[in-house]
Amino acid sequence: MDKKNRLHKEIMVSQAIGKSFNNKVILEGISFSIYKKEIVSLLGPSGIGKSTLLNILSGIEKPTVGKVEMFIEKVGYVFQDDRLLPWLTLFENIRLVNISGNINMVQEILKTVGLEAYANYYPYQLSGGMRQRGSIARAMYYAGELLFLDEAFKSLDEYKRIELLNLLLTLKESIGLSSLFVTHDIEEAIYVSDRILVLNGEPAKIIKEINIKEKRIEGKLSLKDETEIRRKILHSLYEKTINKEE
Ligand SMILES: Nc1ncnc2c1ncn2[C@@H]1O[C@H](COP(=O)(O)OP(=O)(O)OP(=O)(O)O)[C@@H](O)[C@H]1O
Repeated sequence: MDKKNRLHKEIMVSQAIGKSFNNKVILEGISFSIYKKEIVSLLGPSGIGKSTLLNILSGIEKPTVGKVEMFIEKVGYVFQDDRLLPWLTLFENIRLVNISGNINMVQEILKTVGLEAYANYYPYQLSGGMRQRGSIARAMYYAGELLFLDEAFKSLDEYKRIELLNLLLTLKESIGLSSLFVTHDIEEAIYVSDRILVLNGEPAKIIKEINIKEKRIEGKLSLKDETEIRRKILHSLYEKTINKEE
């Protein structure tokens, strides 16, 4: 497919990415695409290389081999902690990442994440969930088409996590936002994803791709499909001979 045609579909392509630290290969042959208006989860055990991969895809780190093709200008990054600057208001925190951007958009984005009434609040005046919504708003103001989220809701309670997962689903539908969602929580991945990529092995590879979108009816999975998806994930994560495909 030529570049022009791809522009309308893929917004990012990872081409055979590999990464070594101190001559030890951590990641090998990581190839996948992200399309407009989809949520992809990257699921894998702790320490496997998920954050390293996200850093490579976002340009923070360089791959040892392979390349990243980005068909959009910028990517927003939501970290585990909100990283809002305590001496700035929510509005100022968001404005800071894109000084030349349209200032009216800040208020618009705050409205999108349900924080329009809190623009002049300082981070300490907001709850953990609100601060994390603020950091999603900041990432969106920086780059409105694709967000990378690195275990971004890990420190929140179950209720707030679901609220934020629902926010990602709403933003996908309302503005076509795509997300690459790094997690080691199977339930979280099943709940929010159109596709799940399971990363495992030494070096880590994508050992399973599960397409969930086509199985959802009106956004919901049948119990049978959900059980089958969970089984496939567990199988990929715990199977000893990980190269053996089902
Ligand atoms: N700059 C670095 N130098 C050397 N080794 C590194 C560096 N960054 C990461 N590593 C190693 O690469 C491996 C993958 O780390 P990474 O943080 O990407 O894993 P992860 O899957 O995101 O883990 P977690 O789920 O615990 O956040 C680890 O063994 C880590 O020690």
